[in-house]
Amino acid sequence: MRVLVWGAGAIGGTVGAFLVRAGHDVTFVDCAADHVRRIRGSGLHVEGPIDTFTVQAPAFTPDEVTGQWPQVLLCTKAQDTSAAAAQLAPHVTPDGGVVSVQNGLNPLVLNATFGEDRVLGSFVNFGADYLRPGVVHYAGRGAVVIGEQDGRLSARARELHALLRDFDPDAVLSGNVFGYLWSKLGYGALLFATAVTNDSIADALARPEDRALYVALGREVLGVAAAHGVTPEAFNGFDPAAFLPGASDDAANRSLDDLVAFNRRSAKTHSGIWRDLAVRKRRTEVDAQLGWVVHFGREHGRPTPLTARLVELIHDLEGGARELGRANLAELHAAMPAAAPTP
Ligand SMILES: NC(=O)C1=CN([C@@H]2O[C@H](COP(=O)(O)OP(=O)(O)OC[C@H]3O[C@@H](n4cnc5c(N)ncnc54)[C@H](OP(=O)(O)O)[C@@H]3O)[C@@H](O)[C@H]2O)C=CC1
Ligand SMILES: CC(C)(CO)C(=O)C(=O)O
Repeated sequence: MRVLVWGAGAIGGTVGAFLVRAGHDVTFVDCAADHVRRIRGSGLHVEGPIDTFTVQAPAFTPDEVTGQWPQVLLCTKAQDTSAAAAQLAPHVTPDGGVVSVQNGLNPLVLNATFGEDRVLGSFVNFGADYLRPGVVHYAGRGAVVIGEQDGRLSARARELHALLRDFDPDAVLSGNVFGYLWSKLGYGALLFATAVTNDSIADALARPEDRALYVALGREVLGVAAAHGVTPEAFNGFDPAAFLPGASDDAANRSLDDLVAFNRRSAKTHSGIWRDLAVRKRRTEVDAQLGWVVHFGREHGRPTPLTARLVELIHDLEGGARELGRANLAELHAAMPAAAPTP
């Protein structure tokens, strides 16, 4: 298949390299000029516990690329979605499809440029990192899902599902891709909370003294999802039913234990959020992920005090007004609603 991968970092670089190796005609676009130069020169190298290989493929910066593609995988960070959509629009054939391979509800953003019929959603939970120009780290397998926004199992969705199976043979074609994306917002809220400290994801989620906080946060997000009429989907240890209204603390703790086990199996110890704050020293996706939760919470009359406080803490960390550490979690504890469960 002829595919344009827009955003060739951790996710786009990893998926795209597997697709090249499987024989697909892949072109990469990325705004990091040094990365593009390296891919064009010595190739794109994937390393890590799952596979190590290098592929050769055309690569361009957004201002260099010419031509049109029938299928695009959009793999930028969520906050770059609108800008990328504007740059990308001339390079999609008039009936071409754009797949958001991102965290957050980005299909809703892409619809403004391409229209709902041409935008598909993909949910990924595998772990990867951009290491340096030309090199990505594929650290751990995780869920890979694709689907049309309206749930139709269209011919195009089936073709793209077949494509993604050349990356991960267990990729799923779903009639409920928003159910996965909302569940990832729930798990994502937990990841943002782990990222205010320097603990690994697994160590942070395992701490008994913080369990009530994670449960309250998960419940806040899944409560909004339910009010929004979404049926959230389970993946890789995240059991959304365990965070829905009426679920027991035991069920939520079991899901957290499963998430700890899932993350201990991955060579990606820390989230992309932590990496943005601690290593890459740049803005995170907090507004483009948790911003949706606060927005829809407001729309449905469901308060989201913990999520809103977490957004503030992440903004402080981004701006240098506070440093990573467990003291930040104490502030989140202080924002817990009185009725939240106790550890
Ligand atoms: N990494 C992971 O393990 C996981 C990530 N995700 C999600 O996948 C998405 C992609 O994340 P990830 O791959 O980690 O991010 P990366 O930062 O590694 O890769 C994104 C790449 O896109 C580039 N870029 C930014 N803006 C544009 C643009 N307008 N046009 C072209 N390229 C652009 C970035 O360049 P620059 O850095 O210079 O801005 C970067 O090279 C996110 O939504 C993330 O939450 C989901 C599951 C796991
Ligand atoms: C940690 C991970 C890979 C989910 O397992 C993730 O989604 C992220 O880094 O943002």
